[in-house]
Amino acid sequence: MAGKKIAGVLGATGSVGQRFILLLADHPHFELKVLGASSRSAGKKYVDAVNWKQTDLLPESATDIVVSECKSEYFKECDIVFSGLDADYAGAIEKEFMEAGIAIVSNAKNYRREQDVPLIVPVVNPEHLDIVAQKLETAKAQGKLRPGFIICISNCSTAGLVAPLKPLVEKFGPIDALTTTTLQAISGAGFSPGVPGIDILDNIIPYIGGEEDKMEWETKKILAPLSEDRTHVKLLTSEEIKVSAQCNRVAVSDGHTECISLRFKNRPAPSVEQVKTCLKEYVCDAYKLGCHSAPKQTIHVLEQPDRPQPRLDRNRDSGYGVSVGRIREDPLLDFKMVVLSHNTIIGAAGSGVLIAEILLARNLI
Ligand SMILES: NC(=O)C1=CN([C@@H]2O[C@H](COP(=O)(O)OP(=O)(O)OC[C@H]3O[C@@H](n4cnc5c(N)ncnc54)[C@H](OP(=O)(O)O)[C@@H]3O)[C@@H](O)[C@H]2O)C=CC1
Ligand SMILES: N[C@@H](CC(=O)OP(=O)(O)O)C(=O)O
Repeated sequence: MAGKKIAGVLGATGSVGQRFILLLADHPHFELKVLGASSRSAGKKYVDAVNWKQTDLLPESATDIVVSECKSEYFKECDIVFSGLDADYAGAIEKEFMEAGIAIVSNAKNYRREQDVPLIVPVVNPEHLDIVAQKLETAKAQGKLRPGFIICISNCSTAGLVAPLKPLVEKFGPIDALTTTTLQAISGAGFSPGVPGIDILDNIIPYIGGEEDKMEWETKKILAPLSEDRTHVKLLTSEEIKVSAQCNRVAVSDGHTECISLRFKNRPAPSVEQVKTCLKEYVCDAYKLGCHSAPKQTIHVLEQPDRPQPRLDRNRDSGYGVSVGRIREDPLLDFKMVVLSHNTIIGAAGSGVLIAEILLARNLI
């Protein structure tokens, strides 16, 4: 492969931004060069601007980078820009970057529902990146300059939910109903201001604004087929799949747990053993493509009766693997299971990096 691709990070000081720094610092294919955050941080060295909260030390390669304002003029040399921006500001900033011809992979929710914006969980629906390939081919055929584009990463809880659903749907046909109850880590709420200790210690908060609607809607886009002309996704309808989510914040640092029950459309439903085998055998396309960060084992099926647990299981396959345990029959629907995924790796920055690796493998950046 030729030299490394130049990467930038927007929102570099936040919960997701810090994870991007860790994942990109020694990456074999990307060189981290430009960092952006608010005007409060701009002009300072990264080490002075950031309130570093990761258990890994701040990588040396990032400490002296001077933080820029989030304007495309400072990111012109970037082949790819990752965004961990606060959603209140991501809309306008990412639009300006895209219009300046920059490729953006965003964690923010702002463009997830746009018809021509792929909403990607890289271990689930990388084929939706065909929308970007189609956009680039069309511009080339029309003799136009290479356009910028936005790719959205899903909501973190949605990523954990759809990971086991994908192989099950591929093997056993559509799932027509599912319920999920989440137990979400505090890092999911960001660092500024973050969840106050007095609210979460010795407590559970049974409300995360907007989260249930995002999970119920995004699942219908991620599991949907592409249009024949590869320009958009043909959303699943509520008749095709009913999704019901209840979201809770718990006193866990990283790792979202979800208790899921589901029903298949086709009868008879598969057996518990068939479900387990299907999940164990699933190999994601990113791994087949040889992507550096792709999990060797996409879904870890755990047999111990008290697993998965966030502290013990969130770092499987470096946080890119999803753990599934307690797979059993459900008296109301067909099956129930407990799923655990690392919310800032496979649920956020890690997915962003893996998407970029797929784009690179497909010559789209
Ligand atoms: N945490 C998670 O697990 C997940 C988060 N997301 C999404 O990712 C995004 C980032 O979330 P998170 O990292 O948790 O949030 P944080 O609050 O931790 O970080 C927000 C970042 O945005 C920057 N910022 C704030 N205001 C501005 C502004 N006016 N102009 C430019 N930059 C600004 C901050 O910079 P400064 O330090 O200078 O204020 C900081 O770098 C959000 O859209 C969130 O919804 C998605 C999936 C999972
Ligand atoms: N709301 C999620 C994180 C998040 O910011 O999600 P989204 O990108 O969909 O807004 C959580 O609290 O764990």
